[in-house]
Amino acid sequence: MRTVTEHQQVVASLFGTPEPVTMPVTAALGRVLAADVVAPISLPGFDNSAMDGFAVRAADVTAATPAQPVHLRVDADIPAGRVDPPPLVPGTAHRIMTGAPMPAGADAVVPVELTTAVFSGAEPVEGTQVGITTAVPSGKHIRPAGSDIVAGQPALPAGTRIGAAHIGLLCGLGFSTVSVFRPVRVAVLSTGSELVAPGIPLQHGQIYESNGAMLTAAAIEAGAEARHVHFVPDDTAQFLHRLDDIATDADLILTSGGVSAGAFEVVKEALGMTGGVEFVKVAMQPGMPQGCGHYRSPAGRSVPIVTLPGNPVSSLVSFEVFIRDPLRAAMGLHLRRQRLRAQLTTALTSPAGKRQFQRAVFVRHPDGPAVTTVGPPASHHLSNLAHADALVDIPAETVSLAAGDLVDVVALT
Ligand SMILES: Nc1nc2c(c(=O)[nH]1)N[C@H]1C(S)=C(S)[C@@H](COP(=O)(O)OP(=O)(O)OC[C@H]3O[C@@H](n4cnc5c(N)ncnc54)[C@H](O)[C@@H]3O)O[C@H]1N2
Ligand code: MOO
Repeated sequence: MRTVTEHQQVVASLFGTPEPVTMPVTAALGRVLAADVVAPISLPGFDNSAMDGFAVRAADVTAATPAQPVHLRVDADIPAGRVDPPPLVPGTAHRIMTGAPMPAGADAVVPVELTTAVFSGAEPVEGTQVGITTAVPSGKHIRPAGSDIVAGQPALPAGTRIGAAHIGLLCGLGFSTVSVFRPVRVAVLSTGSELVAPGIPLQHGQIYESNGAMLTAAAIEAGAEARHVHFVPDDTAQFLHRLDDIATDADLILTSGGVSAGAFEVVKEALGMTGGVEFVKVAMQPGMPQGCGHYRSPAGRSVPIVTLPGNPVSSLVSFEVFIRDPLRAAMGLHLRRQRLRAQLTTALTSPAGKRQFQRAVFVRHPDGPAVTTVGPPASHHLSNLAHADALVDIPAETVSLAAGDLVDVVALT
């Protein structure tokens, strides 16, 4: 039997290196920057007002007090977006709004609350008088050009995973497109003659197809662009036909089911005939029967394929153990699940010679991180899987553990 580490290496070798691609900034959420981004313009791009009020020369209003306001003639109105603010003549004021460009000659803004003015609407203000009731120092309430970032400065380093604020900055700098690592297109295909799509009544002996949607969600959650393909029954012709279709545009194919030792192992049979895929037993529980390699499409594309076992827990745990990290690395995403040492709250046993990944939940404990296992190590217990937020990683040589023992844990959240 192959060890988990050996099979991890084989699966990882199926993935290529991250490929840069240009995409709209608005579509780049979650992607990783492929190159450093340098600011093409400064932000702010021009000196502008931080307040709704009046642009003045600070020297003109040094004597202003609430009891004795300094009265200035208002010469112009500068709303945000005005591109031709007229210069300020000494001894006058311009009405100005937040974000509007400062007029030449003005060196401060007096907020409307510190004046006798009340802003009510669109009536013209040019030629009216405003009383300034508080002195302001030079520079007050001005947002200088380049105070956020200066043109030519580094804005974001390559490797940044793009979040909402990064999209804000890129748009603010005027980028409509950005160079990021291309999302890997994953296609997920389940097999099994017992499968029925959720929403359709079941007959005795049938089950709802859950692995396809679950693995698709896992791939999307890992950062890929995944599509859930409608399952096929245990029929090699139908399976290969669907694979040919998928292989036209997928970068990675994941299948579930049909890889163990039964009489109708469609995946193993079909891919055994085409070659390029090896089927092995990995010394782990769950997830012992595994397959991986390349599928050669009729159009000549060679598409990496990983064939996961059909038991739902085996399927998702196999994704976690073998696929998640190399899939993410192929998109420049290197942050892995957090691994930590935690105390077991209950005793457990583990099969000799198999590395076990036991579902568990984190619990509060006065001595630090602690985990309680959820249900027995049964590969069909979807509900226990859904309640788990951790996997206890038990070495192959460990056969029993006592309450209070420290174990390696992978945090799933
Ligand atoms: N004689 C042996 N039998 C089995 C072995 C073995 O070594 N010798 N291995 C067992 C282990 S371990 C696993 S894991 C399973 C893997 O089986 P397959 O990958 O061939 O999967 P299937 O037989 O098709 O299905 C197994 C199980 O999972 C259910 N299933 C399958 N697909 C889905 C799906 N898309 N959604 C929900 N559930 C699914 C299926 O109904 C079966 O109950 O083999 C053991 N047997
Ligand atoms: O090794 Mo299988 O994946 O448990 O049930």
